Amino acid sequence: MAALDRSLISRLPLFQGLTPDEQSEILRDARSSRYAKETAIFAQEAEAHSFFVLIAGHIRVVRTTPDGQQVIARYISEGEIFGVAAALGRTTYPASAVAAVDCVVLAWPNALWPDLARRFPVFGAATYRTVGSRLQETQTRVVEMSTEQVEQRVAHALLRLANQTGRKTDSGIEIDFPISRQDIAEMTGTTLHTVSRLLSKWEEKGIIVSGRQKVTVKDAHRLVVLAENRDKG
Ligand SMILES: Nc1ncnc2c1ncn2[C@@H]1O[C@@H]2COP(=O)(O)O[C@H]2[C@H]1O
Repeated sequence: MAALDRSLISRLPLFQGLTPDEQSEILRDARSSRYAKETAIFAQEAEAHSFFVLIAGHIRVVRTTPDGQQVIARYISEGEIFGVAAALGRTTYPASAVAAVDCVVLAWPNALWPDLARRFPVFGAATYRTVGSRLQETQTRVVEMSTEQVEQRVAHALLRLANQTGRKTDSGIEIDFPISRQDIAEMTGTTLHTVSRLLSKWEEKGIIVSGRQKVTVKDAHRLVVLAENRDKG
């Protein structure tokens, strides 16, 4: 692995509970790469050769439907392992991973996964925990998509992003990477027009502040009320 900040890597949740020597052994087989904003780390349907950990930046996981529509499956934050479903048995990537900002990524060949998980059970268990919590999040979103009105879905998406990547500022919780209204529409199965209408309405009510590719949640409590459809005004 190229010279990356080792102290930063050793603090990642994925490496907790491993000795410095064990961490070094796992990292020995990793390749570190930089990806400029909007470049792909892997492409949907490409042969799955590696699994990855995001060291710096944010990544969008995007699936393109046969008729060309794009859906944002989720965002990946610093420290997360990804592309791992492929290591666990798939032969192609189910979606594309695209750098939402400039990123630094570690990659391991998939062929090493069974051996790494066997030799370092703590690392294996941390990976399975991540996959498990993603499965839970996916199921939550399936229920949201099939039962909630669009206003609730957009409110839930903003709360999830604020929770996952939020940065506290004087004006509220700022989603810590560039996110457009189109991105929010692709996450919630609606149109740019509807997202723009909702964000403008919430901005007028003082619930959020939105700028170009930026959203800050000013009043998380009221957004929760909207997400749970308890708003009476
Ligand atoms: N059918 C699918 N449609 C959209 N995204 C998917 C699908 N299956 C898996 N993914 C996502 O694609 C991601 C690829 O990296 P991961 O394996 O970490 O996690 C995977 C899921 O988040």
